[in-house]
Amino acid sequence: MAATRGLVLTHPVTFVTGNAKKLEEVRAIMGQSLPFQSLKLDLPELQGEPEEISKEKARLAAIQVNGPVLVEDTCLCFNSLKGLPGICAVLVLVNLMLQHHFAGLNNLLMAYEDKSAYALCVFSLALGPNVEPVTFLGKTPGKIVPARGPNDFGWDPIFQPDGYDQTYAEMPKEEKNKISHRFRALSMFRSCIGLVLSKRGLWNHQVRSTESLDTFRASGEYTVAVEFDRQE
Ligand SMILES: O=c1nc[nH]c2c1ncn2[C@H]1C[C@H](O)[C@@H](COP(=O)(O)OP(=O)(O)OP(=O)(O)O)O1
Ligand SMILES: [Mg+2]
Repeated sequence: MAATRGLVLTHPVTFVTGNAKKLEEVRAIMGQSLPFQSLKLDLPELQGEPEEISKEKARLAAIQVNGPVLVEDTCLCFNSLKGLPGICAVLVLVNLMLQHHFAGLNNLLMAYEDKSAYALCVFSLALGPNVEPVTFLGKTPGKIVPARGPNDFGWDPIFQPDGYDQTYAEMPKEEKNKISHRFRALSMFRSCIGLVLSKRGLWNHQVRSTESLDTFRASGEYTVAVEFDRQE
């Protein structure tokens, strides 16, 4: 049986989000490998590059929670708009035209030959207040199409990932969760977290077998990040 390695914390990680759909997907993707609780906090809307925004969000959340936090930000980025003056680097914030403004978005993009886009997901983990957060990105390339499929999660109906005939919204959940930006960011998280933390001297790992994991949790400790390879 493979050894399970984990970062041992005395408090469970709090995933700070106000978005129930996100939470549902993160739970489905992470399964038992990252026990966490969730909490909605009022955090300021920050400006800047995605990674910086995410780190700052994690810092603020860790202060409020006074413990380890995980935060996530997602955006849909349009390649055709990248170079436009006044539009800050990577992002046209879909937040602005979200949910019921797909027609407007399609109209905006009509002016452009290039309908290619990518979904970007950024996670940051802060182990506590005053601990520099670590960040992981996941990206799924695709294109913007007229809306198809159920309209229950953001821009899922208008994003069709490369290599698929269906939009995110049309796909079964399990399918989306195998290829999504969120899945990819969480895979990075799972496979790299130990290495990143050990490089920063934040690693207090213990090695346990998967069998003992439940006992381990029952003892009031919590692991982050199991099942990664740690390079010595
Ligand atoms: O996989 C996704 N598929 C489709 N739409 C998505 C996805 N993931 C986020 N979204 C939407 C929801 C939100 O309206 C917007 C910005 O997301 P974002 O700011 O990260 O989320 P949020 O403010 O709702 O929750 P949070 O409290 O975690 O910041 O993009
Ligand atoms: Mg947000």
